[in-house]
Amino acid sequence: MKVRRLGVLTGGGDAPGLNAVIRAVVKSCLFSHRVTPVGIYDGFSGLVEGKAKELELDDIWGILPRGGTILGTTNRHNPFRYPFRRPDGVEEIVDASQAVVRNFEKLGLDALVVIGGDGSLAIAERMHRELGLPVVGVPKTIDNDISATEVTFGFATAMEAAADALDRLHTTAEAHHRVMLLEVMGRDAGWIALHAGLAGGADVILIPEIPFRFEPVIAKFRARERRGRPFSLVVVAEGAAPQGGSQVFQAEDKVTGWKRLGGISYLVAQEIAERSGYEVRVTVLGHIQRGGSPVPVDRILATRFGVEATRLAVEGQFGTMVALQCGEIVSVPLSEAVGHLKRVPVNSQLVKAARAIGIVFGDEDPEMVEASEG
Ligand SMILES: Nc1ncnc2c1ncn2[C@@H]1O[C@H](COP(=O)(O)OP(=O)(O)O)[C@@H](O)[C@H]1O
Ligand SMILES: O=P(O)(O)OC[C@H]1O[C@](O)(COP(=O)(O)O)[C@@H](O)[C@@H]1O
Ligand SMILES: [Mg+2]
Repeated sequence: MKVRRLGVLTGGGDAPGLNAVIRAVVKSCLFSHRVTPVGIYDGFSGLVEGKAKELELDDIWGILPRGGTILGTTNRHNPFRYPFRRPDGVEEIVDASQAVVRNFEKLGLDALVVIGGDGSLAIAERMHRELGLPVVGVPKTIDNDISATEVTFGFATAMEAAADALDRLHTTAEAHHRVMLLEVMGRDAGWIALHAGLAGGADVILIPEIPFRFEPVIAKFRARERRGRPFSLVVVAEGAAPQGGSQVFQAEDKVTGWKRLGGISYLVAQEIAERSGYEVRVTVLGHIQRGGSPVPVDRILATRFGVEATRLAVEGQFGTMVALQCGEIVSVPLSEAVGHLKRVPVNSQLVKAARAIGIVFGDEDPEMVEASEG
């Protein structure tokens, strides 16, 4: 069947580069395939509620450097578990997947490009498998936690924001002889923390993949102080947790059960201050990591993903996702990409390189750390 109308939606948390994908989908539809692109608003909720618009070149002029997404997004709405407000005002969870099928037909869509993270792509995979919808996925997330692709767009921009924050914290930490904590995003993966920590010269990096203890962390501060550096920089991934302890959540959506991580660095700060007497300050970087203009590598990756996803859709290769492997854009089965999260391998070269230059992850022998700075 020839694809004449191609839907595109953005789901999950936004990531810098989403607009670059949308632009690439629209441009390649119009310039290369003579297909009509249709934008679906606010992620899957646009499909459930039928909120959509045909996209033209006028809609996408100038969006390449813009953060956010012109289509809107949500990280709450799963059509298979959809929050529905009854006339009496009570919210309940319903299966709205048949509404998706009806609107798909109503909008005359022949295929759909879903730009999303692990959550949205899992929904897309289910829509393909259970509802038979012709779907192609594009991986997005600042967290870089999607399997089957070496990197996602948005990650480089987030890393740059976090590294810049560390540079700024460095000077004030040094001036005041303080321990500065920077909490970064990433959910259950420590990619942003590890990369930003390396780029920004952190002394300690706490990631979810390596449960930490306070003793080696404080030993690092003391060792630095002895060498005339009475200040230290700590990057804390929002999903990090102490050995035997648990992750910290900021909020839980009562209806959908969705939980938002955040706040672990305040507990870490309190514990460090009490145990060591150091003056500690906390910065939670938050959505600054997700906002703003994508850096050039994210714009390029996003453009390549958009072009390739459109080609796959036009060729009828559904149930697939575009991915970056060895510098090339390839297609992989969606099911392969959504099976498990891509987390930092604890014995990776990157972790070893960090350890080799004295960065502490919190699982070291404190005596070795104390002795390490000479
Ligand atoms: N494994 C999963 N299977 C199905 N739905 C999921 C899964 N994980 C998350 N979701 C749902 O997908 C939506 C978006 O997920 P989220 O993780 O916030 O965004 P992203 O697409 O960026 O990963 C939310 O409605 C969430 O409830
Ligand atoms: O925007 P919210 O709802 O505060 O969500 C915050 C979460 O979204 C992210 O920024 C991005 O995650 P996703 O790419 O999976 O949507 C996480 O790093 C963070 O935990
Ligand atoms: Mg996700």
